Amino acid sequence: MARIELDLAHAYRANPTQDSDYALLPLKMTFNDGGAYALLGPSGCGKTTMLNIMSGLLAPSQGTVLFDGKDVTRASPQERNIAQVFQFPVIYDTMTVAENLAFPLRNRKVPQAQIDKRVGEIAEMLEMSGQLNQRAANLAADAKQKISLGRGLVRPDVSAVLFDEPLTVIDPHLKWQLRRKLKQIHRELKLTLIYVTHDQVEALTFAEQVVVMTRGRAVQVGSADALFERPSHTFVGNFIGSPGMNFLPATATADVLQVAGAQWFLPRALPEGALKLGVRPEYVSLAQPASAGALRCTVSKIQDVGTHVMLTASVDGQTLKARLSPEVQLPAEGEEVWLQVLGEHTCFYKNEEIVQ
Ligand SMILES: Nc1ncnc2c1ncn2[C@@H]1O[C@H](COP(=O)(O)OP(=O)(O)OP(=O)(O)O)[C@@H](O)[C@H]1O
Repeated sequence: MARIELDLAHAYRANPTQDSDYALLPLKMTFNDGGAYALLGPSGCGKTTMLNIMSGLLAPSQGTVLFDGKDVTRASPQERNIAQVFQFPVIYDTMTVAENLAFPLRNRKVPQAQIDKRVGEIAEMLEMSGQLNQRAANLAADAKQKISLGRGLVRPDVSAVLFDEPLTVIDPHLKWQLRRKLKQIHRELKLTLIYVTHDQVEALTFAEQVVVMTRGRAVQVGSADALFERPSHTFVGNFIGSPGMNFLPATATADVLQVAGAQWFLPRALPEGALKLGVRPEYVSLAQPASAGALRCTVSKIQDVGTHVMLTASVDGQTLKARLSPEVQLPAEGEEVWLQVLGEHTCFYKNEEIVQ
């Protein structure tokens, strides 16, 4: 396994001059040995480009890739000793499940007894022990993809295992199981795993550290908790969560904070000028009229979502969402309510970046 350090940028076109010419803007990033990482972001943000640069399928147009301090920028995937799992199954239909799982080990001339042991362990982790002697050709698409996952995980000596949206072909209910399984496998095998996805649930369940990307930029690297509690960029606040964070325009002076027409004493040290107040719907609550840090809003929608109620309100032309317990006395649509937006979980942003 290896510690992977990136200090690079990548443009597919020659002579890039502006930010939009880059698939990856200049970045520095370290993936620690044995960690479970996800690269998360919308389509086109540069996830696959970053993964391919790590695997050696693509050389960055500038900068370096280090594995355990050694420069591997121009080394092939084989030389880097990387295992990869792609969106669609890559297996041999004519072989049995066991032969498919054994293939990467056999290729490296691992002794038969060790192959049998490791294949047995991996099959058990993936709950495929009963299918080891079946021909892969006869299996359903998700079983085939499980074999691909197994082949990616079977070699204990790889620098890292890279997954590119590996659960795309998997049924939703099995997807949920496999996500958990991968997390458990990571704990047991202690391999460095890097997982590309545009699905936040997938990233947040699987990874210890999630790299959130947008437009060729890694905007935050953090745990699920950090991304939820303190998004360092408004993009992360928006992208993580369902629905994402509420943002309201705010202005700070030396001692007053103005938010959506209301004025309060400055709650903490903030830079003067235009800001955005960010608060997650989970931390917006019903408040007493005219409470400090609360806004008078008009309820536009109440949705019962089973475990909670999602209240949508408008204030000063802005939309605000609050996730409320169904136990509270709910207002009706069209009614005026006071919603608390200021509290210990409220964040402030200047030029889209969090204010410390
Ligand atoms: N071979 C290529 N040649 C030119 N441009 C490319 C190439 N591959 C990707 N791009 C561009 O680079 C940017 C990043 O693409 P990339 O595939 O890395 O994003 P992604 O986040 O993995 O998206 P997706 O989830 O859709 O695969 C996009 O603007 C894309 O159009």
